Formats: sequence, C-alpha cells, structure tokens
Amino acid sequence: MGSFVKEETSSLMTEFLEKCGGYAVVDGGFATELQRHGADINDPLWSAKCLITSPHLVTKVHLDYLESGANIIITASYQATIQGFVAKGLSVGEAENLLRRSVEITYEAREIFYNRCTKGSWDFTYAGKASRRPILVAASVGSYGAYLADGSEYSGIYGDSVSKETLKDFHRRRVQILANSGADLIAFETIPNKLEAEAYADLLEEENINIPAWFSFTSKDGVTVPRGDSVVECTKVADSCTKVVAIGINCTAPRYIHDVIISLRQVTRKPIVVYPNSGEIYDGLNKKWIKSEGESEEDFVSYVSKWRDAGASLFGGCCRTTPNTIRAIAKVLSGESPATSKPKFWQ
Ligand code: MET
Ligand SMILES: [Zn+2]
Repeated sequence: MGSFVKEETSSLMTEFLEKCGGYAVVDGGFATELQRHGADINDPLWSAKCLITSPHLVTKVHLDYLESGANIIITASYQATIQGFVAKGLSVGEAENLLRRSVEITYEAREIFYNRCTKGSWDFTYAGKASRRPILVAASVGSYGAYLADGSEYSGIYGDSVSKETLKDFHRRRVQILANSGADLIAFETIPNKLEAEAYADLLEEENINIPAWFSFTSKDGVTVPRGDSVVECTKVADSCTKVVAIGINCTAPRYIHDVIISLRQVTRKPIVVYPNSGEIYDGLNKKWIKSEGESEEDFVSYVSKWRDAGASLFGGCCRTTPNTIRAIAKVLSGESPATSKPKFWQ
C-alpha cells in the first residue's frame, strides 16, 4: 500500500472530528432498539435476523438515531456472519449479499435523512454550522463469541483450540466484504480478549483493508476485558495498527468509563470512542438484561462532559440505550461554549 493511502486512512477520523466541531455523536443500542420496536431477535443471528425478516425496521432505527443527532451510524452486521447465515440455510452468495445489504441500508438511511433535511421537513437539530451534518457509516463486526451466541461474547473464553489463525480465518471474508461495501470505516465492537484484537490487526494489515477501523473493547470492571487481559494491553495492540483511527470501550457500564478513558489516554494518542450500555447486566445464557442498582439514564448523560474532559472524542450508547440517550448526548456536546470547551486533537 502506498503512503498516500496510509495518510488518507489515518487522517479520516481527525478530519471528521474537526468537521463535527471536535466531538462526534455515535448512535445508540441497535439490537435492543429493534427489540423495543417489536422485533423478535432471540436467535443466533440476533439483530442480523432483521436484515432478512424486517429490513424496514433496520432503516427506521438508523433514521431514529440520525434524527437524534448521530454523526456515526453503525450497521446491523454485528452478528451477521457468513457462517451464521449459512447455518440458517442460505447460500454463501446470499450471505455475502446480506452483509453488503447491511451497509447499503445504512447509507440509504443517511440519504433519506439528508433529503428530509434539505426539504426542511425535519428540524435539523444539532447540525452545527454545517449545512449537512457530517455522518459516517461504520460497518459493525462483532466477535467470534457473538457468532457462537453461547455467552462467550461476554467471557472472551474460546478455549485452547481457538488460535489467532482460527479467528483470522473466521473473520477474513466478512471483513473483506464490509471493507468493499461502501462503508466509511469498520467498527470492531465489544472485543472480549486480546487475541481477537491481534487477529483483527493482522487482518487489517495482511488483507490490505482500504478503509480505517476502530477497535472497541468491553469490560466488566474498567480494568480488564472479560478474558482477563488488561484494557491497556489491548489498547496497545490497537494503537500499533496503522489502520486503527479510534480506540475505545462499548457495552460496558457507564460508571467504569471515566477511569478507562484515563488509562487509555496513557497509551494512545488516537481519538477515544466510548459508547457504554445502560448499566444493566446481560445474562448471555438466559438472554436477559438484569437491572443494576442506581444507574439511570440521567447519570449516564451527566457523565458525558466528564468523559470529554478526560479525553474522549466520540460518544454514544450501546445496549438498552435509545434515541433519547443519543439526543441528550448531542445536546450536552452542542451546549458547550467554545471558550469553556476546547476540542482536543491528539493525533
Ligand atoms: N452495535 C451493536 C448493537 O448496538 C453492539 C452490540 S454490543 C453486544 O446492537
Ligand atoms: Zn451492547
């Protein structure tokens, strides 16, 4: 790959953040939002099931997040894998088309949103000074554990028989397809162990993936990822990969985010992305969210300016957050006067 392409990749996020005024709004929980609208996603494909059964609902949820102020919308491909679709009886070709479709649906939603804004039928809230709000499409890649749908998504334990090569072979074709689908970046989400981060970093380099990526880890204590590797060690893997343009944490309780940002800031100058869940705890085996004491949506939103001050640049929500959460985040970020809030650029 020529150095020109490399530079383009590394500057994408910095330029985008500048266009957004220093900070960007990521969308909120996707699968749980489909569910809130009545989708039955109790299935090994989880949210990706809707790509087959109810694509109109996928479009609706993307539009709801755009209307709430999101600058980055994440595709419904989190649990969309060729292996998972084939297990449902689809051909490899059909599975690959569904992956492409997940991205098409997202940029179609962006076009619908822009057209509505142009026609003035919607209030263009939080658009800033730009006539068109900067919006990126991030193609979601969930972990191998998410595909297994056996709870290992939240333990990061795949067993000794699963090597880095196994993980690379598992993810390779999906990553290639998503990289050539028209998406602006790949969002590797909810990464539960260091091995999978290494596999992603290798794939990005070895396959000459021509769009940038973010790596977002998950944590149950703010210090380690579920498998037990430290978040800092995982961040170093992401930091040393030239294709990675942001690093962060998602689907983690809001109360841990501040300290994680502080730790990440010690080992990377890349922009930090945070999109915590609602603070409820997911019981992967029973596929249920369990309420946790004393963490409300108000707490979540009140943390946003602290996370910004600690050094994060991209803010959104994960499971069980809703367009309301995102609207509130957008409000916090747009309500800052330039005098009190200087955008931080670390690269
Ligand atoms: N982007 C995915 C979603 O919101 C992340 C899921 S985390 C288990 O559905
Ligand atoms: Zn989540």
